[in-house]
Amino acid sequence: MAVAGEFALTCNQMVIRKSSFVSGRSSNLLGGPVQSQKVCFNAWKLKESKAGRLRVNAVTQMEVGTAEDLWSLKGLEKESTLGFDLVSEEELRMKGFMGLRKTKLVCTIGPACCSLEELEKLAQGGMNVARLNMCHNTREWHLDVIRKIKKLNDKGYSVAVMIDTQGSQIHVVDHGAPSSVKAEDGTIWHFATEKFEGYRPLTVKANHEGFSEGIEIGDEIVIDGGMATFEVIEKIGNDLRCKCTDSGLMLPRAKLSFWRDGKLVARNNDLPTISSEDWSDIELGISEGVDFVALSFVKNAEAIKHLKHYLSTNSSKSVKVLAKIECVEALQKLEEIVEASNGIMIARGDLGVEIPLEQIPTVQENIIEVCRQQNKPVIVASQLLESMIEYPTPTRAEVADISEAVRQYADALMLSGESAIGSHGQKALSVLRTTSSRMESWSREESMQASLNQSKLGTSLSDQVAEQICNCAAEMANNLGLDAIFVYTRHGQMATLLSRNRPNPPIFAFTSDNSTRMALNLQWGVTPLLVDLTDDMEANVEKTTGLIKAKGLINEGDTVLIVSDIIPSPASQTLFQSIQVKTVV
Ligand SMILES: Nc1ncnc2c1ncn2[C@@H]1O[C@H](COP(=O)(O)OP(=O)(O)OP(=O)(O)O)[C@@H](O)[C@H]1O
Ligand SMILES: CC(=O)C(=O)O
Ligand SMILES: [K+]
Ligand SMILES: [Mg+2]
Repeated sequence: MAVAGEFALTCNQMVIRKSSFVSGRSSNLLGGPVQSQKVCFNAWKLKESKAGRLRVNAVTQMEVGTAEDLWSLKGLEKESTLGFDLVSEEELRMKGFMGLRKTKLVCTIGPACCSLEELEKLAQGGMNVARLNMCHNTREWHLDVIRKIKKLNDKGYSVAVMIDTQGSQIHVVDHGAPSSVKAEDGTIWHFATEKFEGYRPLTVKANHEGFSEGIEIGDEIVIDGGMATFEVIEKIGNDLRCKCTDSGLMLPRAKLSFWRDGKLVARNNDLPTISSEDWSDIELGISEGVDFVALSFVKNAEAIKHLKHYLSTNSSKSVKVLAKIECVEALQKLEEIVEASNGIMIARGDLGVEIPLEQIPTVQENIIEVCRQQNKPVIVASQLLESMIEYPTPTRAEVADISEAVRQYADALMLSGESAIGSHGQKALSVLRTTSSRMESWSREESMQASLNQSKLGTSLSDQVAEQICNCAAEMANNLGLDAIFVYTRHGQMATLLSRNRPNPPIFAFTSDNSTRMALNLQWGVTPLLVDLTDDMEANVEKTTGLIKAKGLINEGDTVLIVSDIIPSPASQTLFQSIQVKTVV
């Protein structure tokens, strides 16, 4: 059964010229049954030139009741605003749909970029997430930075805030100098935990009482994964006397790892994944409304589950928990950690201390693949542009490393020291931007996403339907050369399922939940937009499209694919879990 009708109703800037529908029997995937007594409108005319092969049966219609219902949409639109962040809006205006960058950017905030002006420059440069490493600086300093970022967001930016916990590593707390000290070959150093007063050359204080437990004479202490190396020559109680065997710099919070016969000494040092200091930092994060907590040195899923539970009962807003993969134990339990967390950071800095460096590239590729299969965002972190801490241009190898992470379809790239303490933070951010944009367009040209295998995720029928809809929608959008994908989502699930397919057009995720909007800041290819949504999908589409069109960001003839996971109230007649293709008229 197919019924068609002609209508011309003005809805703000949109003209509904034509309506027609086919029975929902044609495809259960694309929508539920259509009730015969109701008039169903297809609010947009399909553009024949661009989507020539498209027939109305590729489109799910929405029931909107009577013509009067359509008129009422006009009233709705008048009072709405669209939370488009300044940077995406500008990028879209300048470069068009395909010019929107897909790979998200995380910047570590430190003394080099903590003023409001510097933070704003990073936001303008495309920073999607600001990372605060709680290992460094004071709580007051972090608080001040978080508040500055909120201030920028009030101005129209959309920068999510991540706190990164100190975790349970053993590191230097005092080496007797305000900044770095040089360890010379053959010099003797004293590693202790006792507090000492004043400056005593060749003494180092570590943070953990039992740091030397299980360590034997002849073992090696490696500083920051190879900055300097010492050999243990004597044990005095818990203290270690060591000889420098490989000279180098020791930074203020240099990390210690212990090696025997060329292998990392596996140590059960009983340090909790979340220390009491970390809990205080997490409290600060909750009270300041941060968006992400990244847990350092995660060893299994337990700490992740515990923190998620804690946050869900103690935080009024949704805070996402990211697991940092930076030790051997995490690699051994990768699947369960990825499953338990809301996202992953491949913390290559510490990981490179624990596993041979030559294993990092394959481990990275594997972690990214597991994350995509489990539909969790993944950040590639550390040393992406290390040379730019000092120099204004990157090495060729660094550009190749970034390109490889983008080719592997990581969700996000991260700057560490480059932005925190470097002299060229904004330039480094611009290298991330241009390098990722270039690789993204190459991947599109080569249809690289065609080789992605997607595992089945959902167990319930409705989850499986959502997943299949997103897989089909992404394929349709690519095959039809559509301009954009619109997704209407409360918790972001549909947006992430679309993103997982790494489609060519950008994904505009409309949500009325600000936590969802901020969480989607880490998701590949998704531009989150804050807007009031109702259960009436047709009204949502009309309103949001009208608002974007009013800004001049979408034009007549542009084709968009629309999917939704807004579950309407039982009384509502709208269909959900649908795919529509529309042409802006
Ligand atoms: N808030 C800060 N204040 C001062 N210095 C910082 C701050 N954040 C980072 N830095 C500096 O930037 C460098 C790189 O930052 P990053 O966060 O990668 O450090 P890291 O200690 O190696 O990371 P992690 O401890 O998470 O493995 C740090 O070694 C530190 O010197
Ligand atoms: C980011 C981080 O913690 C690391 O690379 O070790
Ligand atoms: K940290
Ligand atoms: Mg680390």
